[in-house]
Amino acid sequence: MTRAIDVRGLNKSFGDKHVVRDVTIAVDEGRITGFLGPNGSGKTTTLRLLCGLLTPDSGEGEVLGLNFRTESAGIKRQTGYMTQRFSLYDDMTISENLTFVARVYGLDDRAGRVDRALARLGLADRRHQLAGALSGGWKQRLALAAATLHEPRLLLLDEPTAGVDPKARREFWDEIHELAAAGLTVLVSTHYMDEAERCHDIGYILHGELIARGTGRQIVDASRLITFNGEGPDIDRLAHKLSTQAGVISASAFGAAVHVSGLDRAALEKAIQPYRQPPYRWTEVAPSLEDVFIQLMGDPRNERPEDRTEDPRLS
Ligand SMILES: Nc1ncnc2c1ncn2[C@@H]1O[C@H](COP(=O)(O)OP(=O)(O)OP(=O)(O)O)[C@@H](O)[C@H]1O
Repeated sequence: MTRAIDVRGLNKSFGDKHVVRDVTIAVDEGRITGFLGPNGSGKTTTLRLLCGLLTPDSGEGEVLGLNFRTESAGIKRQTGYMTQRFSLYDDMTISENLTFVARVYGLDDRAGRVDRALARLGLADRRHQLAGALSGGWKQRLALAAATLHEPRLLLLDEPTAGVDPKARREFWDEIHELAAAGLTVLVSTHYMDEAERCHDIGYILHGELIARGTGRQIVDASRLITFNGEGPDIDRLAHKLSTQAGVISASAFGAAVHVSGLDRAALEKAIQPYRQPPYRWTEVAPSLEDVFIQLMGDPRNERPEDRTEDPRLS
């Protein structure tokens, strides 16, 4: 399979803030890769560095077969970028917005491109509606149509469905999968776990470092996290009590159940031991991606590098 992205040792600072640290990443063509991580961890900056919108302080490699430092103009021409905020014109119709984008980018066959984009994204019937009158889900579809009008090979989506309802999110993701099936490589940042699960691969970024990479299953397996699911009365209070016990990394209520996770099986079993008898019921379950991300965030080995007293990875 051809690599769409193969970049090593990527670094970026803003003033004295080191926001992307030694990121090395390879992505095969046609894959959907999700970037997850807390607010401010460096997801947007990494996306922008990869497509040449920002200049890295260091790093080397290729994006779409081009040198990502010296040939960024060529990369940008073949990249679609959808920013966090809807950035089209509210007082223009859907088709006027798309025609405008086609004109700004000097695209050929403008009418044909706009028609194809409208048809592909199910926007044809609404082409004369003002963009400002669209619901959040339709606005995101329009933004996606605009970002793909020039038929890019690489698509960067920065939290594309923030605030969009679940049905519209699902349809948006169906479209992303269709684009990927046609060969487009997609990098997407998100905070939604259901979206993470729809990505082929995931990268988890914390304090600018890419600390976990692989399929969802690979990341869960590599975490070695152990999770118990408990059901019974007064779950919220139980979750709170368990969260203070030694060896418990997280204990959270999900409806009528509590999810208790940790890395030390003996400590975890000791914590839940007082609640082992009926009416409580416990089963060991596979950790969710969310359980794993919470563990990664709280792991002292993943502290902000400047806060580390010594490098625990060496011990
Ligand atoms: N142009 C800039 N100048 C200075 N600091 C910046 C700039 N862009 C980003 N930062 C800082 O870099 C850090 C990483 O920001 P970035 O937007 O990449 O994070 P993120 O993971 O995408 O966050 P979010 O999930 O909130 O979108 C933050 O501390 C942010 O304030």
